Amino acid sequence: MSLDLRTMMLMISVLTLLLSGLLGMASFQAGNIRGVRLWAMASMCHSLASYIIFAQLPALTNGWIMVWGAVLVMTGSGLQFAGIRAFKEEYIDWRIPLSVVGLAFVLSVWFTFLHYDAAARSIANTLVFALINLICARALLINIEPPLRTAYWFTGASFALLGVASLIRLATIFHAPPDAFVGLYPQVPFIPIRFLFGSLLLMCVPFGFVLMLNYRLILEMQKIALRDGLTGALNRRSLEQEAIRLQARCQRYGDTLAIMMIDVDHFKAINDQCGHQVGDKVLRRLAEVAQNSIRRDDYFARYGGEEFCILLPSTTEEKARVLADRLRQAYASLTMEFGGAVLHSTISIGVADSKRVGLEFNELVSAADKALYHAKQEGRNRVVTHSAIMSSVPELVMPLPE
Ligand SMILES: Nc1nc2c(ncn2[C@@H]2O[C@H](COP(=O)(O)OP(=O)(O)OP(=O)(O)O)[C@@H](O)[C@H]2O)c(=O)[nH]1
Repeated sequence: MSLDLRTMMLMISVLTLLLSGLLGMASFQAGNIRGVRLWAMASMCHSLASYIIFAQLPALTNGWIMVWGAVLVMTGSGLQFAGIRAFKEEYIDWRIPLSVVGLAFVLSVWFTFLHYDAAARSIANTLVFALINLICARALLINIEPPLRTAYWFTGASFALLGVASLIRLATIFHAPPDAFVGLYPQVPFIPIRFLFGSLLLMCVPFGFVLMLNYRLILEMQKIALRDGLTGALNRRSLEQEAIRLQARCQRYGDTLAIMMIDVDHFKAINDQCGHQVGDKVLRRLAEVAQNSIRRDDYFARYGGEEFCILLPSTTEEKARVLADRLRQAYASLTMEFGGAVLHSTISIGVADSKRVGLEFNELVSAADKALYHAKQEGRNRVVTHSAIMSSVPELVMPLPE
């Protein structure tokens, strides 16, 4: 197999240009996902750099081409770094891309025009390139979002390998004989397979970005399907699915499942007096307080209207009552300000567990709902357990028809 360097350079240039277009178009549909446009610009820079090198390979006589080629490569890699930080919604430290580009420019000008040394220039630029790729790998491989793990690992590993490959190239240039550097370009022997491997790694990075974007979009769609748009809590459908799973788990391990039904007191009055938008904000605040009061393995859902539900695995009614009362107090102590007006609101909570009513989800909801009804009847802003109402109120026995 014969691999021609110029053909490969041209293919890289065309492919990165296509990827730049792909990412650019994807950025219009990316909604609030950040960083995609930066990656599109990065691919554009790498494409231009590859084209410049391709066009100049037969006889590189203009030193400035060398300088701008290096600057474009580093600008592309710097933009990739900024894109990663933006995608992860982290602070973009622009000093890193700017330093990398500045270093490439100064070193290339210095070793090309002021103190000519092709070997030193190649070593310096390769070192900077290795560095920025390793920085990108680090930015991807720390604080990984678990659902995007595979895409992050793929892209991060591509960056890391690109960094290592650059260090290997650096060692090759470093150990090359002095007469290997004639003219503007190092005449170190061209090893096609190594170049092909490096080019593939270079391509893997934008492919990794496309994968990351794809995973994130799927995640957003799942979120829309499974969660309530107003409060971010699980919607009723996903709560019912989780309940089936929990029921099986609790049955297998003989665990107790507790449930809380939460309802905002006099919510209609809030809506009527302050408007529906304020009502929506009140629901969001309640959701925030509830999310912050539960464990990671509890399930918080909007059951409907202004009614919420929390499923608590491995929890008895008594423990759930203590938690519910803490939540009730935390919510009641909130001072909500909307357009200069101060609003205090309260919630009532009904609690039940599977020890008394069984693991069937509908039975649990119905028991907690009965307790919630009693909490409302007793004056609101309180927690009532299902066992308390069963011990104090005799069951209504409807006479069967003759
Ligand atoms: N703003 C807003 N209001 C909602 C939403 N969903 C349901 N509601 C309103 O919630 C109110 C519920 O009122 P009711 O069921 O009478 O209950 P309440 O006024 O809270 O009275 P108690 O529960 O007995 O304390 C209704 O006015 C619904 O229109 C929503 O997503 N946003």
